[in-house]
Amino acid sequence: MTSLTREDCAKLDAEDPLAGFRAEFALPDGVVYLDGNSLGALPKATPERVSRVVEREWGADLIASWSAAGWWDQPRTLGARIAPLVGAAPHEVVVGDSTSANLFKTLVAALRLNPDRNVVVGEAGNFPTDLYVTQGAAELMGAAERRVDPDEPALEAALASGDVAVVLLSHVDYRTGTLRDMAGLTRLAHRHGALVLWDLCHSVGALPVELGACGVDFAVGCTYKYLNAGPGAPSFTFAAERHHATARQPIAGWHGHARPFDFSGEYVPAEGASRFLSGSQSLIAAAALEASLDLWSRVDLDRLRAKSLALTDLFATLTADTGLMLMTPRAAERRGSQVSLRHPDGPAGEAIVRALAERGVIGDFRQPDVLRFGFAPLYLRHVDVYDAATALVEVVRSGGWRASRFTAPQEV
Ligand SMILES: Cc1ncc(COP(=O)(O)O)c(C=O)c1O
Ligand SMILES: Nc1c(O)cccc1C(=O)C[C@H](N)C(=O)O
Repeated sequence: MTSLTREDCAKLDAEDPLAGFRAEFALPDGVVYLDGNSLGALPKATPERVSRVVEREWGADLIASWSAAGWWDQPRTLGARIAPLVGAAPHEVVVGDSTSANLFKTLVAALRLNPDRNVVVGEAGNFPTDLYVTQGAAELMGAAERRVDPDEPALEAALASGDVAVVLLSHVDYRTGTLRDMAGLTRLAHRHGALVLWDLCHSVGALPVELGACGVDFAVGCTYKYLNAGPGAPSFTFAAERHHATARQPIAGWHGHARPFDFSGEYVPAEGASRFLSGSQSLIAAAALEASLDLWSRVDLDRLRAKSLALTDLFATLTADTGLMLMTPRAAERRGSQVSLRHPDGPAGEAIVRALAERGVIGDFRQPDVLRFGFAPLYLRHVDVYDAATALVEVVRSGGWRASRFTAPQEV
């Protein structure tokens, strides 16, 4: 894309088929929010939905709400509503617990499904929780852990040993924004007899995901980033139908039991992805997810992807002369919905992010040297991207960030 003027951006916004969604979010005045890849913005409909659950379903109807308000089935109901966003069948997705907990459950289930093999392959630079959970699950299962770069040659070399039970990969790299070839890498792992677990935290709600078409075995994703379900919102688990009869997860609890109200002493796993449930979920948190999924059910994912690519391309183009190194691939098929820029002097990069925040442009900094900007296509306009890029160029050129260098470090 050649550089656009602010007027060009305003024209693009006027023609944007997703433009109407912005009004459905509560966004503070004077802020360009480029951190929706960490915590998504609040849909305006959410507070009313949450208070309905609190005041009416809980406050007035009490215990009856487990059946009358659909509380018991909420993990399946919400899973079925997430399914179209990730290319899954409704009974292949359940909602509940955290991403970390679900990574653990699915990793152990995958190891148990491949009992003649005892290695878990992960990505060297994956998000820390993925690495820690892998360590924990491997240790518990008596398996070994190997970390590689998630490119095809490195992965193929690791798989060639023939002892890999499961590979855990992130669909979009949280640091660089690189989008992985889900179909190709899944095929590669399967060719070598390994199962594949994908972390969708940075792709669900950012682009169309095709778990079924790619032949994926398991996937886990969070709902508080691009899906806007609020801080600590429940995660979701995808289990391919072909594994439903045999998958056994390690936190077998009564919500994953086939007949929980038999109160039997023997565990019999439920059908479908429900066997990945454990215990009771927060129905108040589920209400916030329900409200955001109402909004998401009206989103055309191809349009979302087209706008995301246009926004990230625009930002990368407008900031190309800052001297910051672009870490995110320019090729559309390798790019998620973020732009990451590297500053050779990490603390300087952190100070630039802080100086931008003082000007109302919220991005984040990831150690050791990454300036990270996420683009949520539902509430960002082209003019926002233009303004944010202009602010970044000014901050870098004027050296205005130096004043922010010695303030307290940003924690999130
Ligand atoms: C790739 C990835 N996996 C997992 C998580 C988080 O896991 P949890 O929701 O359990 O905190 C994050 C972000 O926090 C993430 O970026
Ligand atoms: N989940 C988070 C949290 O509980 C506190 C602070 C930040 C987060 C994040 O989501 C970080 C995010 N996954 C990242 O990519 O950096």
